[in-house]
Amino acid sequence: MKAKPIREVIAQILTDLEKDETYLQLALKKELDQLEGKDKSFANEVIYGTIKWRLRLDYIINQFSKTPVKKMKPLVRSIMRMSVYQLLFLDKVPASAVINEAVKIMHKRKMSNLAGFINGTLRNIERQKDTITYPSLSVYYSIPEWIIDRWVEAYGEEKTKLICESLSQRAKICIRTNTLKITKEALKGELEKEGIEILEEGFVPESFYIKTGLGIHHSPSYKAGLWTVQDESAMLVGHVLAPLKGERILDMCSAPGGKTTHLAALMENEGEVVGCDVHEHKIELIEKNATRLGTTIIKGTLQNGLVECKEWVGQFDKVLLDAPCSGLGIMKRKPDIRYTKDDTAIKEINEIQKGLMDQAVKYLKEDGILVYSTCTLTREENQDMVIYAKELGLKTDSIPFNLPECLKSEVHDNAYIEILPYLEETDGFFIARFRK
Ligand SMILES: C[S@@+](CC[C@H](N)C(=O)[O-])C[C@H]1O[C@@H](n2cnc3c(N)ncnc32)[C@H](O)[C@@H]1O
Repeated sequence: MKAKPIREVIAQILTDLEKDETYLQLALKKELDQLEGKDKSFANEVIYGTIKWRLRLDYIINQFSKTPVKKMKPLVRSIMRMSVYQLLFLDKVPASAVINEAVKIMHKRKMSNLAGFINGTLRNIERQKDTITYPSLSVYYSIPEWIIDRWVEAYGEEKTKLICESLSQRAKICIRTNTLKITKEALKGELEKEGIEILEEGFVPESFYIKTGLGIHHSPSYKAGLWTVQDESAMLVGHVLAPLKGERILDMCSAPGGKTTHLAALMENEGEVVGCDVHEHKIELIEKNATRLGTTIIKGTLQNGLVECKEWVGQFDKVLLDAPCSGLGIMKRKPDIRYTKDDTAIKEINEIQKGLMDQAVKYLKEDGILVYSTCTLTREENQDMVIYAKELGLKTDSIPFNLPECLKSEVHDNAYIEILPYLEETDGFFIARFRK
């Protein structure tokens, strides 16, 4: 059987995704895994790009089409969005190819009556795309108005633009050297042998950036557990907790274990890290990661962090609460996150964060250290949680890591840091350190 043209596959995936937005991360991985080579990276680029830029794309289409995007048939809507995305953002794809392929899909899907409409509208957009003006930051950056409003209130318009600009970039791939198995220099040598290009250093000692396409997870060095992919801001969390060899650590929201395995490496695999999660299937992910990275001190444990575990009261030297959050700082990686959250969702998630903090405090020994972190940029989930921790009797504690100059100015109270994504081109993160 002849394979479907790649753009038809993409249009169908986008149409299916619109029916069920929760589908993106898991299902997309499955769909993309069935494609190969160039098709796979093209599909990845167009699907992620079309989702990320949806607000801007819809605005443009509405300027040129008599039928508003909302009223279009789902498949037509997907074809229009993905085609406009290619016209605007993919320099290497000729506009004629984009438009002809869109028209072909219409004929193939027995919608020839709309082929002329698609052809005419796309040609008009192509001709006039450089003269389009945008009515707001929200449309320009394709980030919903409620998020922009919050950021303008918190940071002012200039910083908001920098945040949006940074979150609109492609995510860079940052590697954490697994120091349990290899040094950073030796790892670079291994990666070069595998044809993986090394880019710049990160500010976290074990980090550096690489240039590569999809499929790095199939490389021998990855399988051997010599490294893992982790954003530098996420690595910073481990350094702010600064676990010591032999300590007993609780990671309350551990899956899939990115930070848990980092903690174990910082402890040189001596001591104990209890890595919990509320979802049973995720415990397996923690254990799989721990096994691949060769650490033996992690105990994957099913535990709802909102429910007290009596045996743990007063038992831990340090607790990490890397809380579930609205995730607005990781839009680069998860472009759909901007459409799935709203103010109500933030209120609900904030209640969970407070409930988790209530329990976290109990598990600390006297004088123990708690680190609270999120990958978001909202006051309730970040700065207000510092106030909440203090109400629970915790004291702020200074960050034991030599930060780069541009981040030093973001440290408050000598104890918590808001990492705005443009400062070091990382994800947006919040990290606070407390002492009991
Ligand atoms: C931000 S993610 C953790 C990421 C992880 N620390 C890492 O670095 O790989 C938050 C995690 O909290 C978990 N979670 C959500 N509610 C929870 C609860 N009530 N108790 C424990 N874990 C919970 C989610 O399943 C999710 O895996």
